[in-house]
Amino acid sequence: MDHFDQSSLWCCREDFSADKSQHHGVPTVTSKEQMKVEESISAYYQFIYNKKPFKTEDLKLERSRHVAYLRHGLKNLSKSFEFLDASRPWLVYWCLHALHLLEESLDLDEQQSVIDFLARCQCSDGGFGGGPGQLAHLAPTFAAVNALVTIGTPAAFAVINRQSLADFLARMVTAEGSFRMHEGGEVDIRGTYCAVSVARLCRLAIHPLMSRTASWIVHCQTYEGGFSGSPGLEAHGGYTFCGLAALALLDCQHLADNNRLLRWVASRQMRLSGGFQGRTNKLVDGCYSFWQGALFPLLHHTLTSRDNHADTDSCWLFHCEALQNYLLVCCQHPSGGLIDKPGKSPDFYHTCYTLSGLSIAQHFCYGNTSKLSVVGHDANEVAMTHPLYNVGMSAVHAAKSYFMQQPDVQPSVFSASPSSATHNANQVPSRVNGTNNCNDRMDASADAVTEASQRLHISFAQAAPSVTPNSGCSLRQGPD
Ligand SMILES: CC(C)=CCC/C(C)=C/CC/C(C)=C/COP(=O)(O)OP(=O)(O)O
Ligand SMILES: [Zn+2]
Repeated sequence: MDHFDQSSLWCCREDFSADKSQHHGVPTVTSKEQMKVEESISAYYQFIYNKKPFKTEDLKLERSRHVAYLRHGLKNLSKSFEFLDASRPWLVYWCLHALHLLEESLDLDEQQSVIDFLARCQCSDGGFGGGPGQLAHLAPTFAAVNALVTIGTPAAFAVINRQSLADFLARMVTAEGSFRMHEGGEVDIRGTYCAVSVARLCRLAIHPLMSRTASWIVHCQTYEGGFSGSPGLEAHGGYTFCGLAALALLDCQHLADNNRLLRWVASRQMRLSGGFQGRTNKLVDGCYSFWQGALFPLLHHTLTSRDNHADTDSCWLFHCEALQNYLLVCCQHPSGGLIDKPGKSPDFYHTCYTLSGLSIAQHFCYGNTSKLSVVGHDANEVAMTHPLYNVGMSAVHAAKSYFMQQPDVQPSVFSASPSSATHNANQVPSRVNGTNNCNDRMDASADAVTEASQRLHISFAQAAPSVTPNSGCSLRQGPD
């Protein structure tokens, strides 16, 4: 397979050099930094492509080095990771998901020790803390659930106490529909995404809690088109992913201004490097390959179904080859692990999100069309990630099937229910347990995921809740 084409380089210049003429006027700290980064990236591209003769196979994902780096990380975290002591489920999730993308599995003993560790991070009154004995927090809760789902065995799923998790989410929701990160903690769109994601993945019937959530998220969309951490702040790729993915999971993506968002995110792919920046006038960074890149599958679905035209193109609306070039040429550390940009050290966060972005760029799946576009060596292909959860597509399917067999779970007390004061499970509207609720729509989607994991041929969009323009969306009936 010869997917490499030098003309697909984003810079499209034969000498791959940084273009100083782009930086007009008095240099600022930011423009000087930008120039420096462009120079180092140009040097990397020149080194690779000026090798004579250049062969496509020369562009290699150094799989075994990355696997060794991740395996080592999973077992022994060096002193430099002490500052992440309150984020240990994150470290586990980043390593496990990256290994999954590299198609590397853990043996039974390794799986068991991860399961035991995450079980010790779970709090008796629900949710997971950043380590054993720590306060429950939505971010490590999201990471722990994703890590357990990535392991994907009944023993791993059984660790998640769904009842206490639902109770924890009920305690974190605010009257306006957003979520606090922890008891007495800050409110932002990350917490909201983490809450919606774990609720959907574990099939918790907590929709009444979320009746105002979509409209709160929509208030985070800025004039630029991206989303900010909370209303009135600056649009950023990380927050934009949280906002759009949460809306999609709530079946309410049509409430966003998707056209403005598409314009914003398409403009975040950098002309010379091919990678993404997180926000306007900032530097390229490998981790945005996922945070920005995963927005395209979500937008593809909404925009094409809205316009109701046949989907004839078989690529996402960004330059997937240019992104792969950036990741393969500039983001692989020679001693294993992936990085933000040339000159940086590897870490597990960047290794996870660069590989996740690589997965999005390689796998186009929409409707009945699927296309694999692997830049460089054939063996560079990584597994397909689910762009809503960032867990392997097959793992999402297995989790849905497992949790579908489990009894329905709803919070014991809707303590902060936005629609009324305190009420108990008996007063939950009947649609929660009825046949026409959001989880049922997800069930239908889970069937699509089944096929996906078997054929790797399916649109993730079919795996997501239906997002047709005027489809019945119970969550749309918010207070606004
Ligand atoms: C699910 C979950 C917890 C998601 C997290 C999403 C995420 C990555 C948010 C980013 C937050 C942010 C404003 C970073 C800016 O950092 P910076 O100023 O160092 O970087 P920049 O210059 O690239 O903007
Ligand atoms: Zn980064």
